Amino acid sequence: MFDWINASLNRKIGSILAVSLSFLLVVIGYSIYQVRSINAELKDVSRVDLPLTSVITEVEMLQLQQHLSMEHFRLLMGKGNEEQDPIASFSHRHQTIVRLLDQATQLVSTNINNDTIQFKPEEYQRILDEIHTFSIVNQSFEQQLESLLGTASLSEEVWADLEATAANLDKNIVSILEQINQLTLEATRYTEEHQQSFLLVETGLGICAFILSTLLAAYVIQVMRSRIDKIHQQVEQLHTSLEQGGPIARPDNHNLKASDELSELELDLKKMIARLSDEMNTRQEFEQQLIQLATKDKLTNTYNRHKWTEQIQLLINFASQDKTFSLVSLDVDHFKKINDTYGHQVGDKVLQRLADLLQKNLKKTDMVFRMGGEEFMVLLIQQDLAEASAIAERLRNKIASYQEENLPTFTASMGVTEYNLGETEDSLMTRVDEALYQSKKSGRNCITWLE
Ligand SMILES: Nc1nc2c(ncn2[C@@H]2O[C@H](COP(=O)(O)OP(=O)(O)OP(=O)(O)O)[C@@H](O)[C@H]2O)c(=O)[nH]1
Repeated sequence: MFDWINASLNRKIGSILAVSLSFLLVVIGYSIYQVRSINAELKDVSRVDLPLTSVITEVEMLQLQQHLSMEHFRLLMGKGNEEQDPIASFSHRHQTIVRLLDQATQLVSTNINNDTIQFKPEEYQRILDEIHTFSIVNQSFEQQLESLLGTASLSEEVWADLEATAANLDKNIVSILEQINQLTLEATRYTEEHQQSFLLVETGLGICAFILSTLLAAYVIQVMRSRIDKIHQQVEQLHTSLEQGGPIARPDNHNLKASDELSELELDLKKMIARLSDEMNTRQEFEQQLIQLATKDKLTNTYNRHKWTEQIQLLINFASQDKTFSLVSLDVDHFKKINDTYGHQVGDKVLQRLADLLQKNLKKTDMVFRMGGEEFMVLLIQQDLAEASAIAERLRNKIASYQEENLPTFTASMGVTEYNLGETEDSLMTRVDEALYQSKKSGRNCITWLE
């Protein structure tokens, strides 16, 4: 079953056709068999029952004629016999009855011997036996009649005996006829029922074939649709990712085997998405590196002056009563002395530690910029002057108390101010520079805020 699910489209359609055709062949075979069997049953009726009925009816008619002749003969006996030759006439009818009975016997026994009677052959055998018995009794009756007809006068008793025997024979032939009729009726009814059940089975098989084919076709369509939907979703995802410029998830195509045309298409698509994903990732990494280079300071990993220019302009443009910000301008005290005393490399390390301290002690939304040399600027988003001053004081303390082996302690002076709505970048920068200058003037390692 699983093999079939993964098989190619051609194989799937081929197997559905094979199943439908096999089913059709079974239905045709079954129909042929049933039609032949119904045909044989109908032939039974036409080949045996109808001729037999006609022969026996003829015998019955002759019996009746025989009976009437007897009555006639009896009435006219001794009063001038009008019948030319009663013995010849009786004998002729007798011969005809014998011939007809032989014919009936021949008809039934031939069909029994040829095994051509489909419906209850044992019943026909019984009828054959009865015809045979009737024939023997009739034979002896005819012989008796023939011998008596030569006699001039017959007693009433003899006539009564003869009539009783004749009546008995009549009864027998009527019974045979009834049995044949009964058998014919049963055979016809059986054939009718057979026809009906055949039609019922045919209809059932037809419905089953239809349902089976429909279900199979619906199943294949459903499987195809869901797989096409999956491919469609992947294309949609790819499209969205490309439109948004976001990363493209690398599809997992390890378990996918190209077993049919659709899985081939899916595999190709996944390979293409994987390639695109790799290329996008490389591109994004490259872009990240470019952004890093363009916006970050290599030594301290803080934002550079270029980013500052961009960011301050953005904040000023979008500033409102609710969206204010503050600045902290920071300068390492006597940095030249550190460089001169411990060397340039230690100076660099001091700058790195200072940047780390700032970034670790600020919120993610706050931004640290290296403006050049040992000068830094901190952008405090959504902080007013009081809050910014408190933060600056906290930072100053952290810097002043920082200790590390093989690194001199260092301090920083800071100027703090808040952006006033409507003012230019220049006026803001002048104020924060002024605040820093005052801190330096006040003996360093301190903060000054200006409104
Ligand atoms: N190690 C190192 N030193 C730098 C770097 N950039 C600038 N400097 C040095 O930083 C020093 C700045 O010195 P000054 O402008 O005199 O300031 P200061 O010595 O800190 O004095 P005050 O600011 O008045 O306390 C100079 O000696 C520069 O050479 C750098 O990237 N690395």
